[in-house]
Amino acid sequence: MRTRIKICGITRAEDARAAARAGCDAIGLVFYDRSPRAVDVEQALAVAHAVPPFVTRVGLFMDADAERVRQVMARVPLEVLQFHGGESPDYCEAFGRTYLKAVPMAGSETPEAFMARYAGAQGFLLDSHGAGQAGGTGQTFDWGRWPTGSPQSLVLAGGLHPDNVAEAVRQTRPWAVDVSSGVESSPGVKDARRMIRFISEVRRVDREQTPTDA
Ligand SMILES: O=C(O)c1ccccc1N[C@@H]1O[C@H](COP(=O)(O)O)[C@@H](O)[C@H]1O
Repeated sequence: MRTRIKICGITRAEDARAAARAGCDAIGLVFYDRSPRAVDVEQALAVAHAVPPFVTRVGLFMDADAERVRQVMARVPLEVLQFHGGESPDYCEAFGRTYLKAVPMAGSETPEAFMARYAGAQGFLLDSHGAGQAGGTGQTFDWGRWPTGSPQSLVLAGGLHPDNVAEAVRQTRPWAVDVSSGVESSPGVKDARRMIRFISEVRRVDREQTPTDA
């Protein structure tokens, strides 16, 4: 299977173009003011318009007012929403858009129990934060807690970088991986060479797992 790759926290059009050239499947725009990767609508429009067709644009929100999400959606072309806070299932579903719910892997609830509450989610992003804490910490969680055999589309996040992503994918076999700080030169500024290395490491593992014709 080809592991999908999302590069999150893009703040500059040139980084979006570099991420797409490197071969990512999706880019993430952070609409959370307290993040060092936060973008306003004008920045987000510049990034969103730099992305070529067939690369998905994901808007990340964390406990935002629903009205703020609607205002952003009205102006910025976003194919997918990502909710990273304590948003309820009803809140997430009210926007009528494909969405990912972040699962706090440092929370007290099992990932399986957490996900069971979000029946309308098209996917889940498992990150290393605790319940009520912000993600994007650059920390990994114990990949041994990965819910194997889950029918859901699961996205592995948290502390991934070019030197650990191959092992992470081997251990968890996720639908997708999501990276932010691990491919940066400074918060909010992506490093093209690190993005290329990250993606080629994922593809290397994909090839290991693809059966060849005898
Ligand atoms: O990126 C952020 O600043 C951020 C802020 C608040 C919530 C989530 C955030 N980012 C998400 O967290 C994952 C993991 O980040 P990292 O690779 O460990 O730096 C990232 O992929 C975003 O989806």
